[in-house]
Amino acid sequence: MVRHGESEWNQKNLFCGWYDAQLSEKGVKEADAAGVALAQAGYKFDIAHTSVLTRAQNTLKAILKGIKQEDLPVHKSWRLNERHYGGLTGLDKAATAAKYGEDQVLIWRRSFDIPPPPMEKDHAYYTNIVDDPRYATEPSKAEFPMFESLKLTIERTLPYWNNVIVPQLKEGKKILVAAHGNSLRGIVKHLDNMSDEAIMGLNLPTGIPFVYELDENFKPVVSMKFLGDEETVKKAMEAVANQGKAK
Ligand SMILES: O=C(O)[C@H](O)COP(=O)(O)O
Repeated sequence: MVRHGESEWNQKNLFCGWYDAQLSEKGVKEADAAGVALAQAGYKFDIAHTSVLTRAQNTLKAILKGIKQEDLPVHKSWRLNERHYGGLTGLDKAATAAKYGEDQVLIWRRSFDIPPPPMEKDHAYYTNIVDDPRYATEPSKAEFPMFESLKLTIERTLPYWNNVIVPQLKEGKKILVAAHGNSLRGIVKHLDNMSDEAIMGLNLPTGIPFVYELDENFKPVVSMKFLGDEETVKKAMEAVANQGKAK
């Protein structure tokens, strides 16, 4: 699995969610480096999965180029999208912490089931997201989120894991998933059976692949093994956590 490389909105420290931000220059380099890391470690895959957002798809493309598997079948689903950041979409994370307090921003970013405020119809990015043709067929109007907690994100991501990815794993396929900080936190919570409290402390870095090896019951025998040196990974995780601090 891999979280997309840094996006232009990560770089500007804006809540992004379902806004279709592009990879930043640094993000493109991170995606290329992820491909190199996977190639050097000798990984080959049978099927890849990604979201319908460009930053994850372009990260995947760079990786497939790096591992010389550009023809790999790729499945794209909104179910792997970033969590929908509701009314926070487009706001500066540090400015939001200065306005509402770092504790409140931590609750919005990392609590398990307290969602951000909803995206109202007059929100600057409402039309941009709701009327985006990529959502013409799904999700349905009833399913279309206006905000998501991690719990709600898991409720739409896990059916994809269970109904699409697990059957492929059962056939012995090797799977690559290029997605987002919070859709991947949902999958990790499920695989590692992490408590609602424990998952609050997990901040996934951009563009550093991590490996799971699962037994026949889909329980991890190898868990979240990052293809990067420990210190770099730790620093990258801290940097993500610190995005919610007031400057
Ligand atoms: O959607 C976003 O803003 C980020 O990609 C993930 O944000 P978070 O680390 O603040 O949850």
